[in-house]
Amino acid sequence: MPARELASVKDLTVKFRYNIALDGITLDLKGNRVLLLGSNGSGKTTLMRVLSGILRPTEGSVKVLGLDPFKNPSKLYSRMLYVRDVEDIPYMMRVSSVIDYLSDLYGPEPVKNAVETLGLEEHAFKRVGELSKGLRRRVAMIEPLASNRKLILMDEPFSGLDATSRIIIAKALNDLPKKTGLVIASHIPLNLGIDQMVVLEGGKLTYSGPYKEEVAGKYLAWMEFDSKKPINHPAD
Ligand SMILES: Nc1ncnc2c1ncn2[C@@H]1O[C@H](COP(=O)(O)OP(=O)(O)OP(=O)(O)O)[C@@H](O)[C@H]1O
Repeated sequence: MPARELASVKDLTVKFRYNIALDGITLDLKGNRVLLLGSNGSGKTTLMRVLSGILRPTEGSVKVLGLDPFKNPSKLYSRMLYVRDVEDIPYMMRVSSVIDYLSDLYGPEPVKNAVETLGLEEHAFKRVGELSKGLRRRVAMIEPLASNRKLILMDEPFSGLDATSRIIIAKALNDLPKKTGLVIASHIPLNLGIDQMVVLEGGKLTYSGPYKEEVAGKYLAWMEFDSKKPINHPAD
């Protein structure tokens, strides 16, 4: 069976005043799990923002789940969720209120399951602002886990998290039903059964294909840091 298409962009360019964030990218995102890899400033978030219809490209066309995000935003938003790299939940809200609100939207059962998967039961009565960054990120993960959307775009789900929170979130993402398409932008090349790996560097597409250890390895070079060896940048 051919891999299903999650999104496609053609000749996509995004220019800001002083720089080009994406430079003429043509790309199909296919399969159930797509990893978008790249160094700081390579254009990952810009691509996510274009795919989610937040940022209009300077040039080029975009289709997400077969829809133009700038012409059909409401139809797309009922099928797709964009989880940004910062948590949007108001700090004064209690976790229990977030759970109530999401239960109202998606039903109590999937929300309860997500809360359990994320290990949040014991934190329900705390306010979001009292939580550590890792716990806040876990609260932000309730909606993507419970929402049963066709596509989830997730920007840097692991950044700034300790090993426990990373493992809990990686496991939760890994357990999402395969019918939920997942595009993860990350500096960390975690292989969650990745169907397609896309690498951006300097706003250009440098790789698109199956998960490749040798490409991923460049982004893990910091783990082999040796003060006596020269530092290699993944873009080199
Ligand atoms: N609103 C903006 N105004 C001006 N330049 C921007 C804006 N947003 C992004 N850029 C620039 O576009 C380029 C790509 O940024 P982007 O945030 O997409 O990269 P990224 O791969 O997500 O980086 P990081 O991993 O650091 O989050 C960078 O040079 C950045 O400075």
